[in-house]
Amino acid sequence: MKTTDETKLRGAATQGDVILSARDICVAFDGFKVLDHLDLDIYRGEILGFVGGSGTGKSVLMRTILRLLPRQAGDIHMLGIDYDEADEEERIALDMQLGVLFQHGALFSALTVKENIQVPMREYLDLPRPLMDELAHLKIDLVGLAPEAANRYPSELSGGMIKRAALARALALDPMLVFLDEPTSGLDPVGAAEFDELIAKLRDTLGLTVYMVTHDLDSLFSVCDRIAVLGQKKVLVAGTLDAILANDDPWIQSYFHGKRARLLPGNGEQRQAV
Ligand SMILES: Nc1ncnc2c1ncn2[C@@H]1O[C@H](COP(=O)(O)OP(=O)(O)OP(=O)(O)O)[C@@H](O)[C@H]1O
Repeated sequence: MKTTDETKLRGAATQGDVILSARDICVAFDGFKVLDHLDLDIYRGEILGFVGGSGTGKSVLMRTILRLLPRQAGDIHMLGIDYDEADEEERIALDMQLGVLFQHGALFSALTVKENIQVPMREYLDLPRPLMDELAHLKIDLVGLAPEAANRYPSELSGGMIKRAALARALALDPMLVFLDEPTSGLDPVGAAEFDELIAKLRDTLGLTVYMVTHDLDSLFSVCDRIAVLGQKKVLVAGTLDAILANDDPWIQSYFHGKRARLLPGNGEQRQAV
């Protein structure tokens, strides 16, 4: 059941294109700075691919935005609301607009797929059991899992099914914004391409905004509207694939113009080489 506040929040989203903005974010562990005065905007309805070298802080930023990690400085506004200034009711309404798919799915192993999907429903909503069952089955269908998957435990699922079940759980409360941490890692190329297609379809049909941390060049070339690159503890550049390809930062050059990247459709270099 959507609360009045949630309806208000959805209204707020239509007033501007920035759904989430992070400014001057600083995060350090034992004095070691991981993020230093980082700025980032996420636009409504986009699929934003987030890349950066290993250990540069992609997961830390995602967890900071989700407020799972404390920050030393900086502001995070969602739908124009400063979370730190929000009252309890607003915080709950904002939290309900965020869905997360963690890197390895992070499903509860003792719960079935259906029960996993119902965890956020139980936490935030007060629904009768038959309705929760119906909603869970809808989500299972939405992510392309067979109805039988509902009563399976995570240990009985393939890697691709785990990702889909975790995505169904991320979508349990019909969020506006979903965070995906390396959603295609561990999937074979066919499974990864199918997952990318699913993300694009959900964005188109549900109007989702997607923030996707990824190392997968295929995903970056095929489904992302914008790409943000993390380096030197900041967002070095954020823009369209063409803008990123034209950037002369050495790491960006080697990442996007390396041997693997040249083989991908959509990369101008490959078209020249053929
Ligand atoms: N809870 C924590 N406590 C201390 N240090 C941490 C913590 N979480 C992350 N770090 C450190 O922050 C840095 C960035 O880590 P993070 O996991 O964000 O990198 P990443 O860019 O996601 O890397 P990868 O692509 O390899 O997953 C690393 O040096 C890591 O050791």
